[in-house]
Amino acid sequence: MRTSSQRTRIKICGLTREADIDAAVEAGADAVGFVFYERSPRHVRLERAAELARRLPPFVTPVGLFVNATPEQVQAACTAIPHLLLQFHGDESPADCERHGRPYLRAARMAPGFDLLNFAARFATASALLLDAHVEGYGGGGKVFDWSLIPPSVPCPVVLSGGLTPANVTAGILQVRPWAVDVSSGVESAKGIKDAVAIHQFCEAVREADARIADAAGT
Ligand SMILES: O=C(O)c1ccccc1N[C@@H]1O[C@H](COP(=O)(O)O)[C@@H](O)[C@H]1O
Repeated sequence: MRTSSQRTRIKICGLTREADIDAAVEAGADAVGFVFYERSPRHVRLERAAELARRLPPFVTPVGLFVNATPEQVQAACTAIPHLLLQFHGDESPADCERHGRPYLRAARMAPGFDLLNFAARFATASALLLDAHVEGYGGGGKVFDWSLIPPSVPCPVVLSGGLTPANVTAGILQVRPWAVDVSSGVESAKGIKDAVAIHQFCEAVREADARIADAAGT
């Protein structure tokens, strides 16, 4: 999935406040996510997300999370936020994900019996598969799934997600060796309100995992 000298990319999702954007950037996040799913407690209006995205420095990617949104809603977000990376977290088909001509992440809801390799073949145009626990309400449930369900050779980059925290992300990276990790609940003081200390601890824990992988490889 990755080489031992690569670093694990970090996405912090569900941001709604300037202070949380700044904390994520300061801690070294590579991407920040805006939840455009109205039923989520982390939902953010498009105008507000566009305002927050304007705070991002170069090389920190804004990501728009959608759950069964209309093509018009996705298109409006692409127009309002330049370079928006799309994350589809609902029941979208490959055609739904591809029609915007933008790079996209496809969430897979991991549960026993789920055929990830078949899913990866269906979504062969995805930039990465984001592996989340199968929870009611499509995601953001803070639930860890059984990482041993991930087959050894997924044919595209993997973003490990689902219930990650500063306390378990090092173990997750050491076991799964993902391209990136994504966290929401695990760095919150309340839903939609991020905790700057927890964001820093999370990023430190990711760097700790990367250092251990590099040490073990003698790089
Ligand atoms: O954050 C939400 O409310 C949400 C709603 C619907 C779909 C996905 C959602 N969040 C994403 O779920 C994963 C795991 O989150 P957590 O760390 O377990 O809370 C992550 O990609 C969130 O961005």
